[in-house]
Amino acid sequence: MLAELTANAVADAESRRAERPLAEVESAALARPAAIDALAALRPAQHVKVIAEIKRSSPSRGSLAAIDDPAALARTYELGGASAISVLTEGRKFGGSLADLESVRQAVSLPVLRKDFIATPYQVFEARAAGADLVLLIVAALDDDTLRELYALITELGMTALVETHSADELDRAAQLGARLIGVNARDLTTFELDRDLFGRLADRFPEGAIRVAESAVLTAADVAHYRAAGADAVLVGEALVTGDPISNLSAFMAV
Ligand SMILES: O=C(O)c1ccccc1NCC(=O)[C@H](O)[C@H](O)COP(=O)(O)O
Repeated sequence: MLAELTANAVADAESRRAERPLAEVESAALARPAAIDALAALRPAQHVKVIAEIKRSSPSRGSLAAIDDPAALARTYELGGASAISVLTEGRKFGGSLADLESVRQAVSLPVLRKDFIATPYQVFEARAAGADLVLLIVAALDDDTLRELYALITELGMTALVETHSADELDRAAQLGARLIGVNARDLTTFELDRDLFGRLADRFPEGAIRVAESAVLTAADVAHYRAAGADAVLVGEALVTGDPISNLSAFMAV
């Protein structure tokens, strides 16, 4: 499934590239004002930081929420105390787009993550051109050379990579990159099974000083407490926020 999602995302980017060549997207990326410092926004604090996601649908859960106005939802997340906004820009399975990211960028002053299946420099330039401050890199989807190349480009463009892992081996690869923001995703991207204990099993393996993000499977404050007790500095939450009351959920999550 991950290979298919990534191949589709790359194919869709190639279609966009036929309309908007690399040189044009690169100039638009370089012309943007400086990216917001996501590492500062997500710095470990007394309370757990929340990266709040704009998520309409997903392969594992189908349709979740209509979200006609992603900018309005992002403003609600900001009001509720989120530290960053994640925008799923994949169109086929998640119903997202770069237009969503652009509208969210204009609506909030928080750092904005492009959450997608990124495997080419073109997609990274697109992210910056649309106003992203963070870009997701899924270690399992990338060989070492591509991972290094994309990580370096994200950094050169002044953005922060959220490097997503699912195993000790992938965490070691993230550490070798020098990644400062590392996630462990509880969702197996092939079987979609959720394992809230995976983060805890890998917590000792994070490199010193990296910000530790627990991704997926937060439905209640107890789930946040579980991740917090295992050492998470931040949680990335989609479903619970788009299907429930975002303000009261954010407040409950940050009270942990
Ligand atoms: O959510 C899915 O079904 C999914 C399937 C395959 C690849 C990625 C997928 N989701 C992306 C995410 O990582 C989550 O949207 C994010 O961590 C939030 O998860 P949740 O709070 O459980 O909605």
